[in-house]
Amino acid sequence: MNFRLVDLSAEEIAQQLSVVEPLTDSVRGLIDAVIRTEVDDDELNAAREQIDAIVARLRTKQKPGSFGVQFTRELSGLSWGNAAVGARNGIAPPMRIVHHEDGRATCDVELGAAYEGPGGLVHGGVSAMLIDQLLGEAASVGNGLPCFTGTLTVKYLRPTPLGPLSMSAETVRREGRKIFVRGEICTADGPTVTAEAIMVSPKELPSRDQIMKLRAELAAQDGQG
Ligand SMILES: CCCCCCCCCCCC(=O)SCCNC(=O)CCNC(=O)[C@H](O)C(C)(C)COP(=O)(O)OP(=O)(O)OC[C@H]1O[C@@H](n2cnc3c(N)ncnc32)[C@H](O)[C@@H]1OP(=O)(O)O
Repeated sequence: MNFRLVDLSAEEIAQQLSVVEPLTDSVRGLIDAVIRTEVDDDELNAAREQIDAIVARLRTKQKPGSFGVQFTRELSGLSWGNAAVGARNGIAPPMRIVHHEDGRATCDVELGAAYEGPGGLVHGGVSAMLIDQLLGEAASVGNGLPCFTGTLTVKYLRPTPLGPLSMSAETVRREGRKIFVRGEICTADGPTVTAEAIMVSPKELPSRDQIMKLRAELAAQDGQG
């Protein structure tokens, strides 16, 4: 797994996000507009030419491969390409605000036309992805290292409407590298989806000691500079 420390301060990250997040919101707006527009074919063709020009402009300088996951020396993970929460990913639902506390994670999200499965309802795979991410965050923060989903069980109690939703996840118990978590997706009328997962902190991840060693090496480089 690609694990990389980056030397960015909280201020530098905030600065980058202040540029990137509005851009990603604009991309989300574009996706929503393409789904819902009723303009004629000539307008659609003209829009496509403009979009192609913007894509070409962005591609003049870009990373090879995916964004990957980088960690700061404070051990914050920057997963800006992540399908569920990536700050640079316009197909990621806007679930940026995740609150963590004592092995719990909560998040509000508003899902629009891009997340539809049955008419007017959230796609079941999207629900599974969102709750998977939140369950992973509940497990990972308590553990101090990212966990992978080992087993995810999702129960769809009733249809989930597009619109505002609240989600929560909590740690139930820990057994070695396994963390048992459960969570739910709710509307104002109560839960629509419940889920349980076994999250596993993979053995090939660097240990906290190894991370601390890398962090000390970065600090030593600063001292020499
Ligand atoms: C702070 C930053 C925030 C960061 C926030 C991050 C949030 C991330 C949320 C999104 C998460 C994802 O989508 S992750 C992507 C989807 N998941 C994956 O691709 C995982 C693919 N599978 C794997 O990489 C691997 O199989 C692992 C990591 C799951 C396990 O491999 P391993 O590390 O070698 O584990 P291993 O030694 O075999 O087993 C250790 C223990 O776990 C159990 N175990 C092993 N596999 C499984 C399994 N699939 N389901 C249940 N339990 C399992 C074993 O029985 C054993 O229990 P015992 O004998 O000790 O009792």
